[in-house]
Amino acid sequence: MENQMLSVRNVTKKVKGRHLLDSVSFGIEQGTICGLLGPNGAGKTTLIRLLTGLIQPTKGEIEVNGIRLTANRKQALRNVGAIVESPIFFPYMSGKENLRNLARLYPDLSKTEQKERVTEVLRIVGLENRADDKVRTYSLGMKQRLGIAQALLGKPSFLILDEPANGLDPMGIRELRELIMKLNQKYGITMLISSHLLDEIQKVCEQIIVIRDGKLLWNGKKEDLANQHESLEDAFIELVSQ
Ligand SMILES: Nc1ncnc2c1ncn2[C@@H]1O[C@H](COP(=O)(O)OP(=O)(O)OP(=O)(O)O)[C@@H](O)[C@H]1O
Repeated sequence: MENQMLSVRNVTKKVKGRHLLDSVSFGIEQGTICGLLGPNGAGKTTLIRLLTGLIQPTKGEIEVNGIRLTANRKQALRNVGAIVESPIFFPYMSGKENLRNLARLYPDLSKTEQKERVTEVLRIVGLENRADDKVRTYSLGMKQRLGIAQALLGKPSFLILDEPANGLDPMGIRELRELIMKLNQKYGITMLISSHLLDEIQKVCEQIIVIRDGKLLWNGKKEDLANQHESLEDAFIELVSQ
């Protein structure tokens, strides 16, 4: 379909005879926030590593914004920004210095454009006032937002966040949620967010996919999943214990 940001078709990842993912298919429409749920060991990280081009599928096809990831890795990944697990920054450098270092990975941008882009992403994530402070003085929530700022450097149309709320306090979780909504609504960024925090997924995602043992158990609208049960938690538990 034309308005698909992500298309995953019959994707299988087999390692040493074991299926980490088994013929998984789903799509994400442009402008949607999709939650990726599954119990520990379900294959979520494997899926995210495939989508970010870190590993190759054994079988199947992945398209980002209509570009085949296997055939045109570099071009397809231009659309993708990601924070996978906790981003690592140099603690004795400021947020701005860390980002300026990373902005050098975008050689298409001139030095001035790189600096401008760093200022812009710091503003988007709300860190402009702390940009010159050393990262070691940042809270976990601020480090997460700096991670998102890094992921935004390349102006991605598709953002992948792996467990972004892990370890955050309620305030940090709320700030993260507001940032996610802003990126989606104001900047039109499509997102895939993996999380164990069902409450958070419920608050921000329209679409939900659930995997277990490498298989897709559910793909659809959040309402359709939650409506059949008391809560998303009940729906999730029932799905994964079948
Ligand atoms: N390179 C590999 N070789 C063999 N097994 C692997 C490899 N990578 C992952 N696995 C296994 O594949 C399964 C899926 O792992 P994965 O990390 O994708 O799950 P997950 O859904 O991200 O889990 P969690 O919620 O605990 O992070 C696990 O049983 C894991 O041990």
